[in-house]
Amino acid sequence: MSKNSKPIVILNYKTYLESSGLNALKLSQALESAAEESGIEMIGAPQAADLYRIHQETSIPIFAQNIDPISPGGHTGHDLIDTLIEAGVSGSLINHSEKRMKLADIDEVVKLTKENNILSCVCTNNIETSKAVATLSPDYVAVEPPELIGTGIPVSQAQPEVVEDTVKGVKEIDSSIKVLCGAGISNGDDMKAAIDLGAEGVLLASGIIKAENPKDALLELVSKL
Ligand SMILES: O=C(CO)COP(=O)(O)O
Repeated sequence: MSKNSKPIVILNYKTYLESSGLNALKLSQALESAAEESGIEMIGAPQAADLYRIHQETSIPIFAQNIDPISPGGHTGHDLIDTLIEAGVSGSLINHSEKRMKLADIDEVVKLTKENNILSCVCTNNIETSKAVATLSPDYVAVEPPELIGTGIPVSQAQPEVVEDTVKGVKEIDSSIKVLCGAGISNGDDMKAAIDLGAEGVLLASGIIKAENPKDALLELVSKL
């Protein structure tokens, strides 16, 4: 692994009530202590409205869930990179399956992140789109088959070839890109399977957000590495 030898965990808060508003802060505190106790880097990706408070009240790295390909001015309802950075983000998800973008817009946003020195994690739905976005050289490509998202059926066990071939295809194009996988990942066996297939971390949501005790669930997630 090139930039960091330890696997990472990115927790996408999406728009679950359990990870919104005050609950987003509590989840971030759980993420913070699980990261401290395990020594594994854990990044939170809360909704835009929760970023500033989490940045003020915790020390976890935070990513935005989206950046729009815009410059300051008349773009009502959009996510402007400058504001997100001021709110405390050190990176962003881009092109999540629940917030898909055109390839030209992904290109523009990856360039914006580079110009602003923040990290880019481009999400993809399969091996082919993973290779397409690898040509843009983001920091991370996170492959997540949409049909498994939110199902609890882990990509690393149900579709191991997607993880393995994404790693292979992306690295052939740009070996410095880190490949993550996600969809249905919820426990230590799922994460270990992902790492054994060559992934350098996981992107996950419901398995942790809906857990009775998210901190315990995070510690179990990384317990088999
Ligand atoms: O979309 C995902 C993370 O970005 C995966 O969601 P789940 O972990 O809920 O399947």
